[in-house]
Amino acid sequence: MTSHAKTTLLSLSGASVRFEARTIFDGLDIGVDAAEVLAILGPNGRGKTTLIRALVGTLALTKGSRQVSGTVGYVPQSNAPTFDFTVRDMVLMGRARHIGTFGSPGKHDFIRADTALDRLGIHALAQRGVASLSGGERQLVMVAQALAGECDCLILDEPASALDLKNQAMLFDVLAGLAHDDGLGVAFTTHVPGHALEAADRALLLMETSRQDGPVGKVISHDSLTALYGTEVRVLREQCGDSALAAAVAVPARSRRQAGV
Ligand SMILES: Nc1ncnc2c1ncn2[C@@H]1O[C@H](COP(=O)(O)OP(=O)(O)OP(=O)(O)O)[C@@H](O)[C@H]1O
Repeated sequence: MTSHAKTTLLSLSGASVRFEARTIFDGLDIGVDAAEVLAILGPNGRGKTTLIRALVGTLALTKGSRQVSGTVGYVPQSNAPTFDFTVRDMVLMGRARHIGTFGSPGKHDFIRADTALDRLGIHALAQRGVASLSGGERQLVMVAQALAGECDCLILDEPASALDLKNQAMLFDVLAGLAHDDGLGVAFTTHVPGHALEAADRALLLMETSRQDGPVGKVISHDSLTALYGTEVRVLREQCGDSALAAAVAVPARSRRQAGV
């Protein structure tokens, strides 16, 4: 692993977002640091997407401030295509900042787009129209587009929600590599605590009336996940070579009844 100085690339200070009378979060301090992966977890409707949108700047804060240093790539949750571009063109659009408004892509832009397609294992899709892709394929294209943009900080909203197990593992390998090898700051939301255990250094849990933010091994536990989701959650661990694999599962009500927990 290359060592990088600890630098905060993107942060919110004392941040609040309110929709009419409803406060989604209040007084939130959060930072995305270079060379680090941050996982954001919380139940449906808790405010993960709202927080992501506030971080990338597509949603104005009701109170507080946003600090950004460097370029930010964003992979939103919804990726319904508005026009049937080819996959390669879609990924090339990630280069817009480098190409400029009236420019056209050069050799280097095509190389970066192809590298991103390769890195996500979707080169075979390059000439396909995005409208014909499956949900998971489209999700990988949107990540490839963000990678092609060569940002300093990458923010992803549920990037693995449509991916099969192999592609989930591949994606989180790529995200960990971007942070630990290339020095990017990476933050993602997920409903799968295993994704945080697999790829993140730090986790932010959006509890009902508070937040927990800290090293992933400390923050993601039986007690915190059970409190977060309001149901019994078990964390299962297995050694695989030098790595510890971990997954979290909610215990179904019938199993709780049988086990008397
Ligand atoms: N523009 C808006 N106007 C009013 N309410 C909104 C708006 N955007 C989001 N909300 C509300 O804010 C709350 C948080 O929504 P958000 O999408 O951030 O949750 P989430 O944690 O990402 O949920 P999920 O896991 O279901 O995707 C929800 O109750 C949602 O209905």
